[in-house]
Amino acid sequence: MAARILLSRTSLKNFNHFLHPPIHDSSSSSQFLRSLCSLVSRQFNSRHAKNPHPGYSRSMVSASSYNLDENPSLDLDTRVPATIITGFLGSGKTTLLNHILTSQHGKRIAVIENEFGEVDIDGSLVASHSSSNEDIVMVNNGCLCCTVRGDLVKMLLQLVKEKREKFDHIVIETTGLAKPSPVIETFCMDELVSRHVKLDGVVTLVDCKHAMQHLNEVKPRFVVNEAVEQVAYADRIILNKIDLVTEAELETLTKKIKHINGMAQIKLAKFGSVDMDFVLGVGGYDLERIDNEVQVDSSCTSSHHHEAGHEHDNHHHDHVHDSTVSSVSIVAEGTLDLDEVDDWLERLIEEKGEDLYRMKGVLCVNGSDQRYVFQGVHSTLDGCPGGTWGPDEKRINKLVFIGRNLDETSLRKGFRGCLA
Ligand SMILES: Nc1nc2c(ncn2[C@@H]2O[C@H](COP(=O)(O)OP(=O)(O)OP(=O)(O)O)[C@@H](O)[C@H]2O)c(=O)[nH]1
Repeated sequence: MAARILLSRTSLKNFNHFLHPPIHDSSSSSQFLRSLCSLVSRQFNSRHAKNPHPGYSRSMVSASSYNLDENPSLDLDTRVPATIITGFLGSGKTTLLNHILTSQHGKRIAVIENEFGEVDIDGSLVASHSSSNEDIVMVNNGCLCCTVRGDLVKMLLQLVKEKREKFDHIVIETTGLAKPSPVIETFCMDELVSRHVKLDGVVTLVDCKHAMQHLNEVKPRFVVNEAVEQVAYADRIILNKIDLVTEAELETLTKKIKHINGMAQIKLAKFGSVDMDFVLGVGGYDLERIDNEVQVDSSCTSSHHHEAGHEHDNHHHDHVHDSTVSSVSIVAEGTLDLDEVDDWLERLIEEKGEDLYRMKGVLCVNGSDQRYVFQGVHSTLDGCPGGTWGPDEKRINKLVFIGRNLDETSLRKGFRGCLA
């Protein structure tokens, strides 16, 4: 098994769009952040703090070993964005990667790949499609899936230290049998990595022909169904190989996917052919963009009337087997009490952090004209004040939880308990 770093060149682009606009402080926002700070596994990232980058608690490799700047610019977010491509064996990950490397998106891409087997098949596929082979660099390293944290941390830091001027974006292709969570957690948990690289999004390829079989596969107790996990963690899902299925099959699969992940945007594709802005620059972990990201599929909404304090259940449970990994969406008008939200999320994370894969929310809280946005992975939570509510805008709270064995009734009850 090998992991490689490839650098492929397209044109140069600056990093202006990675700027973090300053967010105005207010007493209520400070209170919100302080209170959230107190709860989330002590790994909370406050945009109000001096350092705009996540202040996570663990670091696997010391800064000195990579000779990296300990204090990058405090105002500009110059971190390089990273996209994780995941998906089951043969779902089309390398095909998508080739599409990314040969498309005109103006970004220079560094690729970290790993795979099984001695033969470097995927590498040669990527290389043969790359526009500038002379810029491809290979670095042999350990197996990404087995020792993912340590090796990935080393590779990312090495890449940033030695090649930072040569790329604008990192794409990590995981092996089809890998759980994506250790890769994702590397970005959340490692302080040095999170200082230099930011997770942009998780893109999951789904092989429409074979996905149902993999998603429905019953695993022994405590054994993870990788196919389900790969869908659950996605910010973007590409239903690939649509040329091989009927419309009816596609519809059933789409329902199944939405049941697992009601948060991710979905696109249908042949040979991974999607617009580049669907996969690059996703901002899946950017609080500034969560308002747009937390969209609840109206086709799955039981009612479209928004009444004060009444939330809609968007738990997608029709016509699908219970895979134990699912999503629950709550859409409700009403103003929330900050202290209650604080207590609720604290309890939730303490009791259910292991099972909570992803969560995102846009909240209307008392005493503030600003939205409050949060996003989290397991027990890591990140939150800050967002945009201001319009004068005539309905203040609707939107929350999405994706996880294992989610207790929908309890989540809804917990939410209701936060209403002011
Ligand atoms: N018919 C059809 N074939 C596709 C499509 N997308 C990819 N393929 C083919 O499916 C096969 C597997 O694609 P890859 O891109 O290698 O898939 P992968 O996920 O990287 O595979 P592993 O690295 O083995 O996990 C290749 O032969 C592709 O040409 C599609 O949309 N339709």
